[in-house]
Amino acid sequence: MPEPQQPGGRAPFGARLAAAVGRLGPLCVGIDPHPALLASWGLSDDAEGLRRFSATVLAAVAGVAAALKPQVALYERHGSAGIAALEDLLADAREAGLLTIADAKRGDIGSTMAAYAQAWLGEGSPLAADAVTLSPYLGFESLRPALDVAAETGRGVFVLALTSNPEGASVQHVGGDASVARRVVEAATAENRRYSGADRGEGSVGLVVGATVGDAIARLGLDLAAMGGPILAPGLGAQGATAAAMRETFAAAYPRVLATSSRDILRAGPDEREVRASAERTLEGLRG
Ligand SMILES: O=c1ccn([C@@H]2O[C@H](COP(=O)(O)O)[C@@H](O)[C@H]2O)c(=O)[nH]1
Repeated sequence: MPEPQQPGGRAPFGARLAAAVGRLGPLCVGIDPHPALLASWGLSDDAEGLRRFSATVLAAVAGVAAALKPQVALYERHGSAGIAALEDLLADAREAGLLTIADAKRGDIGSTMAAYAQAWLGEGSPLAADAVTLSPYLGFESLRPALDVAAETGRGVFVLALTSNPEGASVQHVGGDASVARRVVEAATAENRRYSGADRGEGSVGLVVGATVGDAIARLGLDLAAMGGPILAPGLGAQGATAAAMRETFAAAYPRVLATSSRDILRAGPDEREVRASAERTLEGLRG
């Protein structure tokens, strides 16, 4: 059955991501223009450096990565010129047919959340990506405006559930059988069930679960395989997770995982062919 089309003529994000992963494999390349990386690429730590860095990564990984994940903070640190560089990257990626996930980790009371939703997911917004990362710290339901705008526009969200940093455990693991992480997973599962495609794992409400979380998924009783949407897994490479360990960590949910790696791939630059080769090696490992 053909997927319903949303405004902008696009199919739902979950279906588009599943198709890209089916075609290319489960790799998302993070674009994190850290000052040290810009310097090692011989680029200036300014908006022009960001533009050249972003354009090189986009050209290098097109046809290898299923998605790109620009880290919004590293564009924001350059003010309005940095945001303009991000807008241009998002437009260029769209043109090149690459899915984008804006790693903005937004979350606020509902009335303010509506503005974030318009900015990152709204039709015609210059900052609209295919999906955005969200923080549920103000309560999962506070994210409702973003969930609704994403459903209306065929875009998606990735909600932080178990983050890759060690400090995350002090909040996310708390609560025993009803841990914070488990509540987030259950809320995302319920949300995906409201829309089509969840039985195939093609829901548009994804979760962020770090590749570094080890046995926490099993220990906290998280049923990620039945979640109905994609799992964005940062932590591969620079934060120590390996592709082999990820298979063990995610077990039955591994087919839902979109692994994301930034510094480990980006440090191969500035040569576009080297960045591409590094992304290809990472993808090969994920395919096993
Ligand atoms: O739990 C999380 C959520 C997001 N991130 C982001 O992913 C990249 C990771 O970069 P690497 O260079 O591959 O370590 C970065 O933008 C983080 O902000 C995360 O690491 N963990």
